[in-house]
Amino acid sequence: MSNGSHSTSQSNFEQGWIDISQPLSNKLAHWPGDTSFSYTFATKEQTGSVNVGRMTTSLHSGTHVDAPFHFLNEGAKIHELDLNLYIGPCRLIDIGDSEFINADALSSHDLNGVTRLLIRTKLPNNPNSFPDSIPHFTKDGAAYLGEKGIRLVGLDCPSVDALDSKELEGHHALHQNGVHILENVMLDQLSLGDYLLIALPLAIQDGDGSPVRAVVKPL
Ligand SMILES: Nc1ccccc1C(=O)C[C@H](N)C(=O)O
Ligand SMILES: [Zn+2]
Ligand SMILES: [Zn+2]
Repeated sequence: MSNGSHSTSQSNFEQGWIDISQPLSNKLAHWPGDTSFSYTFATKEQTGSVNVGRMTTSLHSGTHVDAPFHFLNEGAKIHELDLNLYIGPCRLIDIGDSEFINADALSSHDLNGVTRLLIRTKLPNNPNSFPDSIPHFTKDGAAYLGEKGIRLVGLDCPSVDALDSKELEGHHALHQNGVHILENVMLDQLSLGDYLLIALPLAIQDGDGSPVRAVVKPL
């Protein structure tokens, strides 16, 4: 197959998509105590025909979505979630050095008509090192997003709660307000404003979460 008629020809190719996913490498940081991401493969010499990979991973490795089942036994599982949540227009805002993602930190931003929101916090993109502490959602921050009609929130942190939280108040409050959760997106290089977002979970039957390939394209 000649390249001219295939992948290197850009003429009929949609351009401008930007990857905001953490690379799934064996160096990827993982939640303390959880299963790290590991990819290995059997070689052509071993199989007699092909290189063939395998991976082991927590479903919360790298850039991923949480299903409500992650924090609620009766919550929806990955295969039950509406894919329309994860494809469509979104807005990127930056909440500066705020420790909390609360109504106060959110209220200075125009969220009218926004259904998907990406929030850049002070946490730097560093996919290979797990942070010591992270900004996290308050109940009133979750309620504020619900009131604005936000259905998906994505942020550059491994959780929407404090790292030592057992109650997971932020997860529950977002869920109660109809807001779905996307974690560990890489936002440092992006300009603020409006994008198209695609961050589809894999079709994992009964999954409590799923890694996603998250991409944005400026609108
Ligand atoms: N993997 C874990 C193992 C143990 C305890 C929490 C987690 C989490 O993943 C929590 C985080 N809020 C998450 O949704 O990704
Ligand atoms: Zn998660
Ligand atoms: Zn989570």
